[in-house]
Amino acid sequence: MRALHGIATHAWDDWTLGDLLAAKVAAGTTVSLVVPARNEAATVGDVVTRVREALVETTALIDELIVVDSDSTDTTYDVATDAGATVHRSAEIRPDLGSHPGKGEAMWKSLFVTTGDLVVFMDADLLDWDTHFVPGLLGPLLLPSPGLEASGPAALAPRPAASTEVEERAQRASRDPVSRVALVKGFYERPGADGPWEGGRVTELVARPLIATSFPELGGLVQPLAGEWAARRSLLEQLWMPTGYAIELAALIDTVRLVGTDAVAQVDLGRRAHRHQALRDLGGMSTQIVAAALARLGAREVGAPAVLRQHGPGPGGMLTSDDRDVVTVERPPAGGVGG
Ligand SMILES: O=c1ccn([C@@H]2O[C@H](COP(=O)(O)OP(=O)(O)O[C@H]3O[C@H](CO)[C@@H](O)[C@H](O)[C@H]3O)[C@@H](O)[C@H]2O)c(=O)[nH]1
Ligand SMILES: O=C(O)[C@H](O)COP(=O)(O)O
Repeated sequence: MRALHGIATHAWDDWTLGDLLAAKVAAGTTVSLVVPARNEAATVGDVVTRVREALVETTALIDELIVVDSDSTDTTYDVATDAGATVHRSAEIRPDLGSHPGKGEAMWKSLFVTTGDLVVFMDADLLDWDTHFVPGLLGPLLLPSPGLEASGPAALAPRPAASTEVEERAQRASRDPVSRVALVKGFYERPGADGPWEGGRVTELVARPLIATSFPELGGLVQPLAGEWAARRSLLEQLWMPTGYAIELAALIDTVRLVGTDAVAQVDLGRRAHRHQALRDLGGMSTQIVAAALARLGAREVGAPAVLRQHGPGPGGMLTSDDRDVVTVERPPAGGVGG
């Protein structure tokens, strides 16, 4: 473990799968994996199948494998079901609470159909990835940071599972306020059109400038918008959740405000590639992220209407303008929602 500008930073192989399993069993911790998916029939089957085989059947690291179908109009629901996930339609979870479009909505709704003490989120559009993402993200939540151990990182070399030492560390991880990391972000090399680290247009052009100007305590996070992250349920149930794409940045800002920077860790997961959205669609994502940041700075009302006006060539080469209504609604902490 090292601190990168104040953020505890690990590599996915700082822990062995055996140690993580032993820690999970020793502390009686349960884990839910949640995959929000909108029109991901092409990739969600692969994501679910590989995770199920490696982390539900071969090793029992994951107790619940859930896909939340976010208003898909393709066969995402059937593909994910056939691959072995428990699939819920976002709009059908707690219908009494209504339904909004968006990834954050699917993630908020997932809290009502999962029970794990730890919740891992993973995108459904992954193209280049591996199942080590999940144990990597769970490491800092299941075991105290190696950097906080008197004996240092060498103590994490492979050893027989369920040793007394692992058991003690697992129990300490779930109690000890010093090592009680509550939210873990993944980071990775993100390929883009121009090279191995050139992906992440919204990250570089929106999230990082917001962090630089207004939330510098998050500056050590390598991929603040990563869709691969994990958190304690006890934290997630206290967070306001934007229904769209701002959920990642909002969760980071609010976690640091609620429990401090020490509660946030990040893990190097290697390399990850995903399906890229069109530039103008990323404008909608960016508007949601800016709106959530402004709300947290007290400069914008949550849910206030936002119209994104974009311009481009229309029929016959004439300039046309296109208005998008961008949803900036946020859901209240799930823990305070009765029923
Ligand atoms: O209305 C939606 C839109 C997307 N998704 C799913 O959310 C995941 C990520 O969506 P995607 O459109 O691929 O987002 P990216 O362009 O990859 O955006 C990145 O940046 C976003 C903003 O922080 C994060 O929310 C994403 O997880 C992160 O991958 C995928 O599984 C989608 O199917 C939904 O469930 N509902
Ligand atoms: O995280 C981001 O910045 C967005 O998902 C865009 O990523 P891309 O530029 O690699 O498509």
